[in-house]
Amino acid sequence: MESWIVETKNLKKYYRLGTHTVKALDDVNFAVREQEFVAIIGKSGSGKSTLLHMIGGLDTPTSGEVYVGDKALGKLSKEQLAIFRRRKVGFVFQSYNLVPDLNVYENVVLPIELDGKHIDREFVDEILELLQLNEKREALPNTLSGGQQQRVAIARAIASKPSIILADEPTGNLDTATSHDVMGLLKMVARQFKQTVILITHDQDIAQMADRIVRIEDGHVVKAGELDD
Ligand SMILES: Nc1ncnc2c1ncn2[C@@H]1O[C@H](COP(=O)(O)OP(=O)(O)OP(=O)(O)O)[C@@H](O)[C@H]1O
Repeated sequence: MESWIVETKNLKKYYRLGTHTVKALDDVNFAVREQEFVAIIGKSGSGKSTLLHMIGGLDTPTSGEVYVGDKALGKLSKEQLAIFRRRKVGFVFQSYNLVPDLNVYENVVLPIELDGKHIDREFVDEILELLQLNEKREALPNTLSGGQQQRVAIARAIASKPSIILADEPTGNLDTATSHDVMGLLKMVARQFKQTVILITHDQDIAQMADRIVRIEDGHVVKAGELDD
């Protein structure tokens, strides 16, 4: 039997704009295997971010369900959903979202501290080493390059040992060479720590680095790689 870590069932997200309805997601059935690295591609406005937000429990569907591991997200209370987001999911965004007054190490451990959890220093050191940030532990974000800042954001996402990394255009602000470096490192650390990655990109070259490419058009999954049927 397949072991899915993420599965969406008849997922719909509709927005009402006056008399008009925007079908951001329209009956999406999509599944990701444990430890898979999936790229979601599609034009601007096709529904990529909406899908990622649903999977990460950042937004709720109009109808349908998202399953992550053994959890149906729609069945969780607000508090349970907040815990799910903190412990099971690592988010990486295009805009890094680092705290400017905190150095690299402090940024990386901040979510663990906010969660009141013990910091596994050895693990954090290992991540910083793998992401080639060891020499920058004391540096403030504004002294780092874009690629370095995004590696800090990846380190932060991984540090709380989530099972899934959700990345929304993580290389959107980076040049081509840096994008490839960052993607290579993300792939390597995800594999090392047995994490599943779902990544949005508009860049075909970046998408090619994934195990599987899923294409979204107008709220529909039109190509789900080998899972297409
Ligand atoms: N809060 C909202 N209210 C109304 N419409 C929305 C809202 N959020 C998204 N939409 C609409 O839903 C559709 C899908 O948006 P979404 O952000 O998921 O697309 P996307 O593929 O991620 O686009 P991009 O590549 O530009 O980020 C778009 O038509 C968008 O305008």
